[in-house]
Amino acid sequence: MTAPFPRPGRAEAARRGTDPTKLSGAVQNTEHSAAPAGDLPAVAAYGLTVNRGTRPVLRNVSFTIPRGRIVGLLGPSGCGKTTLLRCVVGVQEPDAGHVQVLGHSAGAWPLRTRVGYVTQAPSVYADLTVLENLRYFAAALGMRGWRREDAVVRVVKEVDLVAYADQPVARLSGGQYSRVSLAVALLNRPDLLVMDEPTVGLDPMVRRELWLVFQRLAEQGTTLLVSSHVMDEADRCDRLLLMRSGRLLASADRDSLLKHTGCADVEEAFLHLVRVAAAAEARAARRHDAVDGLSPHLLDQPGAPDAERAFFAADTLT
Ligand SMILES: Nc1ncnc2c1ncn2[C@@H]1O[C@H](COP(=O)(O)OP(=O)(O)OP(=O)(O)O)[C@@H](O)[C@H]1O
Repeated sequence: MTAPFPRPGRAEAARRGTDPTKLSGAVQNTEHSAAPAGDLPAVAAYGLTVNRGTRPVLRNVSFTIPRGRIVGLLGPSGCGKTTLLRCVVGVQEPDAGHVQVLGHSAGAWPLRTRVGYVTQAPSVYADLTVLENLRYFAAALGMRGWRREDAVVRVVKEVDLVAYADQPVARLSGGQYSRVSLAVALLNRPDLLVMDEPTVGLDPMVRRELWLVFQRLAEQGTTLLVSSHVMDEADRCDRLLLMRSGRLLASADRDSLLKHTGCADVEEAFLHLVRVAAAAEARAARRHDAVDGLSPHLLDQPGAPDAERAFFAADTLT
């Protein structure tokens, strides 16, 4: 489930190297600038657009993530969460827009040791023990000797897997398996940890334990960007990015979101924002006499239960 931060080739690194001319906004690349790194957000995305063939998967997405916070990226399956995370770690080149991570362009060489990425698909070796996996990935990251052993011991403790250190990963539970992935991503003590649905398929008890680990990491200063399609995980985040159909519906802390929408919980707020967005889309579509994939008459009354049900038939939240 985990991949150490990918190493771009030299040409790729040079190509991705920060280019101050790429950004005209307030956040500039610090490789050549005097701005202190601490003043910059952990992540700043501007107008991100990604197309798959002719289909837009991310549509003009912009947001910032402050340092040392837990940020939840929430939205239904297929809305573009993984694509967005891949842009942040620099393995997905956007068709338009730009992502700045810890003062560098996403994927820039200096971020190799500063960003941890826990992918959705498992990528630790099931036939190796926890320690063997960690030693392998630490060596792949260039760690040798006592430095490698120190890092391995530290991360095993950080994810509470000391009792299972010599167990083959295949014999671990789902939650323990996820922790091995997380441990790999922590080997470099990343400043930014990007996790793609790390709690998917886990029971509530195990999810709770994992979130305690995330909170501990945030308290130590790590910025966490965590995707989920489980809305109740929003309560554990400092800040939320709500997505639907490749668009960012909101970027706010939970309390502001609830206050702004007048809703009692994040799921309700999400549905409210979708209705508002749908109504705006329908109005725009009526103006252009064409609606992309929606029936405008259903959206005349955005609050009406039938219209809502019809709108959510395509991708509902779990
Ligand atoms: N390699 C690809 N080729 C074509 N389409 C793709 C590819 N990868 C993703 N997509 C499409 O892009 C859209 C967004 O996918 P993405 O994986 O980013 O969504 P997601 O919100 O992470 O979904 P999930 O929660 O199910 O993982 C989906 O409609 C998906 O089918």
